[in-house]
Amino acid sequence: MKRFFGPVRMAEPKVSDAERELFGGPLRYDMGWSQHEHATLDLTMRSALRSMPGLVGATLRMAWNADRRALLAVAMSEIGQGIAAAVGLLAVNAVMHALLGGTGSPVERLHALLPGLLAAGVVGVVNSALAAWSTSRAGRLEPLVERIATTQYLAASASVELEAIDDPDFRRLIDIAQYGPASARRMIGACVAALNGVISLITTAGVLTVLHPALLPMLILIAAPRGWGAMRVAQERYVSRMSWIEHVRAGRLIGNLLTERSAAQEVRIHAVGAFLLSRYRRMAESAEAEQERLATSKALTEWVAAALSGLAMAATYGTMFWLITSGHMSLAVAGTAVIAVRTGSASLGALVMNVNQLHEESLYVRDHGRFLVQAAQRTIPDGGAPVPDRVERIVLDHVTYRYPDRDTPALDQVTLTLPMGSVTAVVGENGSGKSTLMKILSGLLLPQDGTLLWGDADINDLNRSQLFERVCLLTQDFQRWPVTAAMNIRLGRPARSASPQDLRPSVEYAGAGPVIAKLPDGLRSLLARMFRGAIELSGGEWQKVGLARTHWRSSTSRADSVLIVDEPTSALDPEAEIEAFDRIRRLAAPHRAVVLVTHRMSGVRHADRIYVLHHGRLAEHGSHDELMAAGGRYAAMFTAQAAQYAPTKSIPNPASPTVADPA
Ligand SMILES: Nc1ncnc2c1ncn2[C@@H]1O[C@H](COP(=O)(O)OP(=O)(O)OP(=O)(O)O)[C@@H](O)[C@H]1O
Repeated sequence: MKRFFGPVRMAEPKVSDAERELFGGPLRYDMGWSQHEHATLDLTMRSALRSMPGLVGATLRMAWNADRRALLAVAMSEIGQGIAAAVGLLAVNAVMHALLGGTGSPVERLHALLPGLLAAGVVGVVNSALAAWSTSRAGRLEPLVERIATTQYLAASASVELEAIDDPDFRRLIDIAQYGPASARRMIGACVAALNGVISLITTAGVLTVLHPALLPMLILIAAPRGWGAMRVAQERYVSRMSWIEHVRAGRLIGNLLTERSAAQEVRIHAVGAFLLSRYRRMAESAEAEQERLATSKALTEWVAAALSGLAMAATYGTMFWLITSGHMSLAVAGTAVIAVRTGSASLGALVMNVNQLHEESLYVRDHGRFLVQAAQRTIPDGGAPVPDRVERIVLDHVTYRYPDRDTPALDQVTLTLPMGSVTAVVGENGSGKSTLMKILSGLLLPQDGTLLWGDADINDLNRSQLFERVCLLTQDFQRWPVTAAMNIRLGRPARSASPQDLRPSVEYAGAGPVIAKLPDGLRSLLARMFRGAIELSGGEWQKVGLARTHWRSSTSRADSVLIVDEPTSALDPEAEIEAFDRIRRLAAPHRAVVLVTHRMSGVRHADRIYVLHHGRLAEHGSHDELMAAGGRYAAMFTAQAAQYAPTKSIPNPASPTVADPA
């Protein structure tokens, strides 16, 4: 009994060996999430009808704002169909009376039938015309609502703080909320169908009550079990989907790895392809087992619901038989009642299914709404004081930052000053906090402790979008946009229109002239391997395009700004690297501070000031000569790298192989 009537339980997925092997365990939401969801599900089970109007209302409001004429047309045609259904039943009743209760010769009785039949025919035609009108208007509303919900979703995702994107819980919510827009679209269809169901039910119920008051409760008894069954199946499906969402994502991840270009070489040479494919198969098998469990559960639930509904139907016909034999109901009324009960239970069944679909879709729309609320709380704030045009310096004062899921801070009490017109280098071993420092400097992350000052203004008081206007960023993994070469450069400041001629200085500056000259259509060539006729550039060629983009961005701003370059030369050949460092240094202008992060020590020696990070703390700072004289970390790093280029007398042979051959 509990199996059918207890709360919907989170499916305990069987974890495949493949999942353990690849991801170290099952990939699904933690129990904290599932218990919270159980609580909500129990609640919604009891009060599905109570919680739904709010969500249905929100979707309808969206539809109203999108196209109120279409929404009104749908509502009117559905109400019209409901009225037509009632008139149709009354016409049937008239036909029944003429057929079974009438007097006179058969020809006279047939004549008496005609008006009823004619009315039923006209009603049928009107009904189908109204249905067609409703379908066409709903067809306009549905994609509109989906587009609005999708736009809300995308806009919210693109405007949240970087910290939210790094937060695994929020990422999960972004993932779940993606189902919301399609559900909102389906909700419109379900709302229309439910409205139709409600109206035709009210009219049928009215007719039935007129025929005999006992028939109405019987009708409800017939439909109730089906409603319960459909609701339960929907909730099981929802819980299953939520508990398996990360598993599905992991499966998709493996699938993508097998088809992506970036992994293609190792997939083949290391035979990772066959390995991952076998793991994919095993993971898919465990997901299929879940589908099978769901199908079995659905079949059982629907079977129980159908049995209960059948019992109620038998009781109804039994009652009608008793009413006829005891003389409480005429045969003609009984004939109409049979038709009314059948139409009524069919429309009640359909209504229950539609309400249930509304309920199921509303679960996803609710996630979408939950995401929008949380995203709004984490959106980069709009207001703030304008950033002064002239600031002289940017100062980081005892800044600390710890990532949400980390115990130790990535930056710990870091203090540094970037004067306008200077070049500052930041060095340090892997994981020492250099990239985090750049994210703080660019305003992408806010200090959790300490302050970032632009002149005398604290970043927390400044308008962030204005601040972003003042930042030029070139990172090692800068975006390679799948658009034309010209657009790839122009996207450094997309709001500014630019002809190929306008972009030429940036191309020349970055030394990207020969790269562009090689392209079949010059700057108009499409740089995206996945499209026909497009070109793919090498890593170093891309870095030159990236540098041109940075130049375009910095050359289109006159106010004081900061240029942040994080490992900009990793893919460049030695000559290009020397030139690139030289070009970056030349970007330091009276109104621009340049910050350079790199492991190439040769690139930093000419910087005005060098800061050395170690485990998130500032270990030392000074000019190249000062730091070399101090003989600390910087001197050790520099000497170690320089020693690699020093001539060696001989290269020692290894005494024994470093990797043992298998016996
Ligand atoms: N998004 C993130 N979420 C959690 N921890 C992070 C994140 N990004 C970086 N970290 C952690 O913060 C620390 C500093 O990382 P950061 O990327 O700033 O180092 P880095 O000096 O730039 O390293 P590298 O030279 O390897 O690029 C590391 O321990 C890293 O694991």
